[in-house]
Amino acid sequence: MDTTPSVKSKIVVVGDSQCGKTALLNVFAKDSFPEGYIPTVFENYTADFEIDMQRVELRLWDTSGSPYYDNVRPLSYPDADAVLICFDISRPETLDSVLKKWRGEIQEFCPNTKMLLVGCKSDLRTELFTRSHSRQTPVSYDQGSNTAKQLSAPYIECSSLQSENSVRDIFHVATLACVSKNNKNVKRSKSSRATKRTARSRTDLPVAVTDYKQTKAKTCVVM
Ligand SMILES: Nc1nc2c(ncn2[C@@H]2O[C@H](COP(=O)(O)OP(=O)(O)OP(=O)(O)O)[C@@H](O)[C@H]2O)c(=O)[nH]1
Repeated sequence: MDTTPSVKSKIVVVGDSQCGKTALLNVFAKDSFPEGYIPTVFENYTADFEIDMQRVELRLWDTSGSPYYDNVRPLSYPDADAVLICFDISRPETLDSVLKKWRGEIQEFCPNTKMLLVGCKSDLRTELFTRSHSRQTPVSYDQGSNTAKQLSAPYIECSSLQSENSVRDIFHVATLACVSKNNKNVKRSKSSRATKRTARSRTDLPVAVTDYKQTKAKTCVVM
């Protein structure tokens, strides 16, 4: 397939420790859900995404959610085109951190970068899980969506464990955010395609994502 020359975009992934950042990136970039939990310090991934015949080379930066690395994490932010702020749907305190910690850090170190709010581990939002594993009520879709509104960011949920499509949707939206910043001429239409390698277009994106697709970003501003 003929494609126009590729553009490069950098996406930084942040969020509380163990909220699911590394699993998200592994499923997207390596097609595999990691066994066990290994704390991240820094890790880089690359992946290709194609939108409107334009190949986008994604450079994906995984960061540590640990406060221990609060002083070194900012090294990841320069030149970021988008930041994914992740939280764990089964742990409401990780959503609290989005406004208490992550919004401020991003506004301090890359104030003109687009943000997306990502609810991870949506498979854990089940009555069965809540009853048997946790006394906490999982974060609802509306709670996530309301926090996203306070960030002026799109809200998307995924389960890296159970749904590769949901993970692909995250990077579909993130890539659109990067492309709209870097190339105002690239527009999505009903017939346009967005792919990760050979992945296909998704027509069942959540409402919040659909709303976002209609947003025309003129500059790299906090959405
Ligand atoms: N049920 C479920 N578990 C998940 C999912 N994603 C990640 N996990 C688990 O959550 C734990 C933490 O996942 P990581 O992806 O390593 O978390 P992280 O945010 O990168 O953590 P830090 O490196 O400490 O910042 C691991 O035990 C994963 O197996 C998911 O979608 N569903």
